[in-house]
Amino acid sequence: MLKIAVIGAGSWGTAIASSLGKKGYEVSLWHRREEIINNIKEKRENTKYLPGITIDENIYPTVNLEEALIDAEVIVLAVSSQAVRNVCESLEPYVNSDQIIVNLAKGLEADTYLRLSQVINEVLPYNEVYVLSGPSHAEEVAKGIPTTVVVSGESREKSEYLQEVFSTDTFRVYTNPDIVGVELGGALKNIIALGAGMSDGLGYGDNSKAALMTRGIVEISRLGKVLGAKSESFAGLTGIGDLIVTCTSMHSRNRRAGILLGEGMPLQDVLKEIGMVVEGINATKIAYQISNLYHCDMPITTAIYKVLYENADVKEVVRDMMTRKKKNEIEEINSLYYHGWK
Ligand SMILES: NC(=O)C1=CN([C@@H]2O[C@H](COP(=O)(O)OP(=O)(O)OC[C@H]3O[C@@H](n4cnc5c(N)ncnc54)[C@H](O)[C@@H]3O)[C@@H](O)[C@H]2O)C=CC1
Ligand SMILES: O=C(CO)COP(=O)(O)O
Repeated sequence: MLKIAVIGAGSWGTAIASSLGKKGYEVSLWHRREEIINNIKEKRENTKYLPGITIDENIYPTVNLEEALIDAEVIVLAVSSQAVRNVCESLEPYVNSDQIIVNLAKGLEADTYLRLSQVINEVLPYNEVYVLSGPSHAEEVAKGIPTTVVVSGESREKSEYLQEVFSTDTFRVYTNPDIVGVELGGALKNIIALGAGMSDGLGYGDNSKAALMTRGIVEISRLGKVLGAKSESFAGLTGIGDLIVTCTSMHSRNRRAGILLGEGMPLQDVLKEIGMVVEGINATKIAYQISNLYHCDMPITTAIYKVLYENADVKEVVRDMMTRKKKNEIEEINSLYYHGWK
């Protein structure tokens, strides 16, 4: 039986381990904290990160990395984005080059601006690295609610192998060769979800949220084009698909954080209240810095950056966005699909 190691027993790691466990695979589930592992062992439930979901007996919780990784064909990384480098460094002594790494985290690395697959490649250069991303809240996947995602990486054959490995009758996996677009879609939608939450927290309406989502995907695609993504990916599951779910779902930590911020709660209190990773906070700063570096216009990201990092008043940044230089929508969208000389 195929063995899979899931590294990180937060909500997403636990949900994906549960989905893989239900297929009958032998799954090891690693977490750095003993109390979480002991809790899972005793209760067969991850009460902190994914309450209410039974963890099957073929899922083996452990704090021992070596034990988790031994004989695993696939290593699933399910930690927060800024921990990916550190965690890969901890894996390095125990990993062999035949093991395929699949990253689930959505983000970009601060300071280096690398995509997470690039970070993993730097630390574990002999392993093939793939990404699984898309509109997939852990709480729903764990309950078997129909969900669609994308796997992406260099080889078509391995992508199709992973498609088989992760697919279930409620978890449909597509492939997409554009890893740049897949990773950027997942990382950047969290910024817009924070904005959608702020909009809700301020009491704005559905018009505002539709505007944020539609104009959000345009600026995500604009940065994506600059960074070498295929524009078409942003029309797919890891682009507009993930943007829709994150901007509208009450499962989204980014949206919930945005709501609290929009209601006036200070950022530190918001993070404490959510108690899980809110990737959009770092992503906003990183995307803002990259957009400045490449002179890429990202008005929503810039507005959210000002609110989060410069204490700007949300209503004022919204007014500034609404009164910017007037534009032609179709010219802008066409420019995203024009692949001329670089
Ligand atoms: N929760 C969800 O529905 C989904 C989450 N994701 C992405 O998956 C990633 C993880 O998210 P969640 O599991 O929801 O977050 P979480 O907050 O529930 O769990 C994060 C996990 O990362 C671990 N971690 C953080 N720093 C670490 C370090 N230095 N060393 C070792 N472990 C460390 C934590 O202990 C925890 O197990 C994020 O990038 C998120 O955007 C992607 C799709 C769905
Ligand atoms: O990426 C996700 C769903 O696809 C999870 O979003 P949040 O991190 O906002 O909960």
